Amino acid sequence: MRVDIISIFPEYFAPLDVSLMGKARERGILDIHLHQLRDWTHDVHRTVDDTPYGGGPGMVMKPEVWGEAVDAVIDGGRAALGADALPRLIVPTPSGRPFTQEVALEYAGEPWLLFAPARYEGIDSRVVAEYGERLRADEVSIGDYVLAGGEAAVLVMVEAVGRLLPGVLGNARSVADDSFAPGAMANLLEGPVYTKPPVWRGHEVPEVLLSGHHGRIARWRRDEALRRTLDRRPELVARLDRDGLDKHDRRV
Ligand SMILES: Nc1cc(-c2ccc3ccn(Cc4ccccn4)c3c2)[nH]n1
Repeated sequence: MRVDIISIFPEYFAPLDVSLMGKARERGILDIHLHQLRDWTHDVHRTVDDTPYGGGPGMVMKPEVWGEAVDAVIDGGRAALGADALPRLIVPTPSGRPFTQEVALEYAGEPWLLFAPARYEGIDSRVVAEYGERLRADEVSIGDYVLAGGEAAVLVMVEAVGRLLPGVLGNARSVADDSFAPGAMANLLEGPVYTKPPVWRGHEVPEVLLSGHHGRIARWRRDEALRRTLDRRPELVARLDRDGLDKHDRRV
């Protein structure tokens, strides 16, 4: 998968050089290209923002600069992926559609993602309108809180998508077991996890996990996941009622 990121803070993405994403890049599973938005300005101050039409606080990012940057990055990607290739344009914003595991799975199936993290009060809305005419352009929110810009959201999305790519997670870890992944654990939060020692500061590991009885362990884990989900995210259990409770679940 090719990923292009255009930002006035490309250094924000240094974390993508380390750990799982760094290894995925070294192994050629993920091909990330960073671009400095200001490289597409033409004034001495390398200006990327201006005052909002209609007044109001803050500044809005200029459409001309973003348009030149996105056009150039598309041309660059096409040199590698083919003359007709087009990216999925993803613009993080508090007003976007929710970024969920389902959306992450959708993006993981794409050959090319182009992220446009903004600053200030966002990007002139005509930019998404312009590109939405010829490619899939999504305005996406990673949660109901307001960040200072889109870069942190891009880090979150690249990690959530990148870990789904074949070969990124070791064999020991299957994305099928993820919370929110389709299937048996869909819409259930992860339950508690333990490792050695069996007793730590007087806290014991639940006996069932030391029993070696795989059936009982699986049932205990699902019960604990259901208990935690009921306690912390009851609205997810409503979905389970429709899609995923089995005959033993009612006991929790
Ligand atoms: N889930 C999300 C996404 C964001 C996000 C994404 C991009 C930008 C560019 C600027 N801001 C600050 C901003 C935007 C609008 C109103 C007030 N502040 C952003 C915030 N916050 N929370």
